[in-house]
Amino acid sequence: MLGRALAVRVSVIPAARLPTGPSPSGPAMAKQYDVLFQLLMIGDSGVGKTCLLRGFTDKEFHSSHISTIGVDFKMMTIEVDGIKVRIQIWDTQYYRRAQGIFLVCDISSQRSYQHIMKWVSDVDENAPEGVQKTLRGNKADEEQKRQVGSEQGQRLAEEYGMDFYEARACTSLHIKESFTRELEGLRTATNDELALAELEEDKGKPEGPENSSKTCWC
Ligand SMILES: Nc1nc2c(ncn2[C@@H]2O[C@H](COP(=O)(O)OP(=O)(O)OP(=O)(O)O)[C@@H](O)[C@H]2O)c(=O)[nH]1
Repeated sequence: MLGRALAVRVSVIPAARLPTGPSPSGPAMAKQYDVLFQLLMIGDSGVGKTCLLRGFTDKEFHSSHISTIGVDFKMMTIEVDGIKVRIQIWDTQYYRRAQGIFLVCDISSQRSYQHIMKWVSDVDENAPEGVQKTLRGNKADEEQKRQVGSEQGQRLAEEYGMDFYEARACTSLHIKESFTRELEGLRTATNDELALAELEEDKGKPEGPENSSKTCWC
């Protein structure tokens, strides 16, 4: 089964302007953002997208499978390189606004690797032209079950103009390093788009999460 896409909106907020309590709702929230990232994490069901995000944000590996199909929105604020980063996970409706896309496969599943090509064509069809893509081979700890060689991943990534990393969601340090590097790359590569996104954010989106009561991270 093909999986879903996690759209990750990352807003970098200066510490001094961060709200101290739970996120306020309403239009005032928009003014607290300096820059805005909208990232998308896509790949087959079960490749570990949720765990990758949680490992990054919670520093904790969740070993139970929690299918997030149907969950509209999740949010977490973390610190990356001294910067407070707000991560909002959206569903596919924000595909077209993505500034960076993580395509995730499971190195113990040849099938999930083959589906990357399908995901790439979805990206080409729906995402903004020239969006930065990264291929991530997850579950790198499952060496004994490996079905996708590192060179294979590298080759595919090169073919589609992507960077390639192997990762394992169960090692939060590794994930944090990897995400930090990628976020930094995206921040540099999309500077102009970030400014644009900030403007868009300022215009306000009534259906956005700041106006939603669903602000849990579960
Ligand atoms: N060994 C190992 N297992 C992992 C890793 N990452 C995730 N898993 C396991 O893989 C299963 C699926 O992980 P999820 O993060 O829920 O996968 P997902 O891609 O978000 O799946 P959907 O919500 O169905 O799209 C869970 O049982 C996780 O514990 C990893 O790096 N190594």
